Amino acid sequence: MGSQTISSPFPVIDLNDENMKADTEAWVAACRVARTAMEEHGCFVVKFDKVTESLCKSLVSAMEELFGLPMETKSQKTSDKLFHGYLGQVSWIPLYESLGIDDPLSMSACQKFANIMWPQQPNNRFCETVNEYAKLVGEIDHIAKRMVFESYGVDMERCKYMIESSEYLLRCQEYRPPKKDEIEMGLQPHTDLTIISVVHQLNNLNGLEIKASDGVWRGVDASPSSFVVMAGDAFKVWSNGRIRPCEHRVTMSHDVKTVRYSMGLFSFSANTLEIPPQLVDQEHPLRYKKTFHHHDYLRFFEESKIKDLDTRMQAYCGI
Ligand SMILES: O=C(O)CCC(=O)C(=O)O
Ligand SMILES: [Fe+2]
Repeated sequence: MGSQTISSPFPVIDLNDENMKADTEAWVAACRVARTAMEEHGCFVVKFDKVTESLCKSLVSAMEELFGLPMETKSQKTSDKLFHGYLGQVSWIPLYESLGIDDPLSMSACQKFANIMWPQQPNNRFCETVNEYAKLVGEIDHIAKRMVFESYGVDMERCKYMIESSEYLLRCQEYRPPKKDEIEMGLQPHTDLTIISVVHQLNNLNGLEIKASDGVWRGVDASPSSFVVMAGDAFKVWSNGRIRPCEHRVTMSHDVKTVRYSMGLFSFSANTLEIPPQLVDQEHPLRYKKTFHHHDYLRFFEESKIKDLDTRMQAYCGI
């Protein structure tokens, strides 16, 4: 990736702040920051110390063990849902490899995944580490949704319903450093197909870049306690077009000599998405039909191959 990136922080919300409790001034202010950041950039950063450095270390070891498995084993993780299985050895993104763990907030689902990777004997340590991590990152997902709902004045019953009917996927990603004659692109520019994605640059290596509202690509600094909350395509539909899905990419600089790991907790809606009535008014007439089925949208994405986001949304469910 030749283009220059300028490092500049996106809004940061400190979830460790003692005052960050529902209905406090700090909470209301943070909800506003979360919503406006989603509308402007499609993302914000949260600080969240509950994921400790020691848990990160255990997870890095778990990822080394996972990606160190033979390709034949990793490719056993298949899925009929787009991007939920093994992805690797792709000619146009040679540095990238990923594996998706379905329903990682449930221990038995983590075990199901581990049994595919280690069929000979249960890998309890892997399951415990991944499950503990996913449950904590799930808290970030829930808080982020609550903040956005609250700032729009959408009732919490709807938020509860969205959270309860969300399906989660933990995507584990490994990027190897580029060879001298290889391009630095780790992952091409894209928006996620999710409601929201919570992305963590796990082993402290930068690489994630986000196109800010001014059109400039900006890096996001990695730290064990920093998570990037990104809006996906479905959040744009839910918000009746107000939220801007986050356009991002990964660049692996030639200066980097080690493998980079990142984790993404992706949420999808198991039910048809409903645009809340509070988000439809004269200024914002209804933009999408009540026909957004998430898995159907993934299939549509795969089959239609429409790259441009607005064209895709319009073709899928636009009015
Ligand atoms: O590796 C990263 O930081 C981001 C990964 C990503 O964008 C994705 O999995 O959709
Ligand atoms: Fe992404």
